[in-house]
Amino acid sequence: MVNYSEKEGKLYHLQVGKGDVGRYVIMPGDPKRCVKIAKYLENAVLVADSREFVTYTGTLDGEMVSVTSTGIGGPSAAIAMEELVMSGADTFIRIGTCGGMDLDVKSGDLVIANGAIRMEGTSREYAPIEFPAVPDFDVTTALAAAAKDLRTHCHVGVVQCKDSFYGQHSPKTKPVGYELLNKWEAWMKLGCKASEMESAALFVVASYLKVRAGSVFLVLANQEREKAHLDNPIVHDADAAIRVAVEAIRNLIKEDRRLEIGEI
Ligand SMILES: O=P(O)(O)O[C@H]1O[C@H](CO)[C@@H](O)[C@H]1O
Ligand SMILES: O=c1cc[nH]c(=O)[nH]1
Repeated sequence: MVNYSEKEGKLYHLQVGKGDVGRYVIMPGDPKRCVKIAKYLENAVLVADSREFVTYTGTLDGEMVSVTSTGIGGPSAAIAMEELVMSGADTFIRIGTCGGMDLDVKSGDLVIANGAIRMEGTSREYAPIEFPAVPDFDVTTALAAAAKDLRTHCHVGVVQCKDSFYGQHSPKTKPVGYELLNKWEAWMKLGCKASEMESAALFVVASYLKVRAGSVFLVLANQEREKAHLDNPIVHDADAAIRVAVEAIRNLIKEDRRLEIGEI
């Protein structure tokens, strides 16, 4: 494989290599969220800052843990996961923002994905559309347990992934609005919790690479609640979602150690 990187031992897009990242990686979309997450790690240092991919590595309970931003959308998220796996990572938690869909999903709530609708392009270049985008069971269980322990208001369910943010928010203005609206109506009838952009690609790439991935999101607002004239403030504070992801990684570290010594 051609590696376009100009630096020895570093992968082209992320500019990380073996030894730079931990087995466990938290992945926000927004690079500016990295430093907020890194504050929860011990001795976190900036390892690389390349394009939309910012990487910090520190420790949690003595285990190397990294934070890498993926940017917006499936293509860059898939690149991040592929290069992190090449660098030694095998467990991923995406921590993102989303728009609520089900009317019960309110601003400031958390959503944990137990499946993702593949209405995006990246995952189709990895697996036929019949293959489901599902997160790792242990990662999802660890996220749900952490959300409960931290007493957050959290929903577990299917999320919708797409490539066009404005296709979600102003479908009627798009030439293919008829299709976007019909599908959205179907996702609503099927009880879809929220809309975001990266999990379908990450889950399918994780299945292909045989690594573990899960997702937790902060609900910024809910356009369906807005339409129904229900209370719908906009919330930007992702701290609860970050704490859930960090606690879930801690639980996974504990379980993985028990597994290694044959205790479970
Ligand atoms: O807040 P992040 O993690 O970027 O996630 C969501 O926000 C972006 C769109 O505004 C998309 O990346 C979407 O998935
Ligand atoms: O409504 C939203 C909010 C965040 N991210 C999305 O993709 N949609």
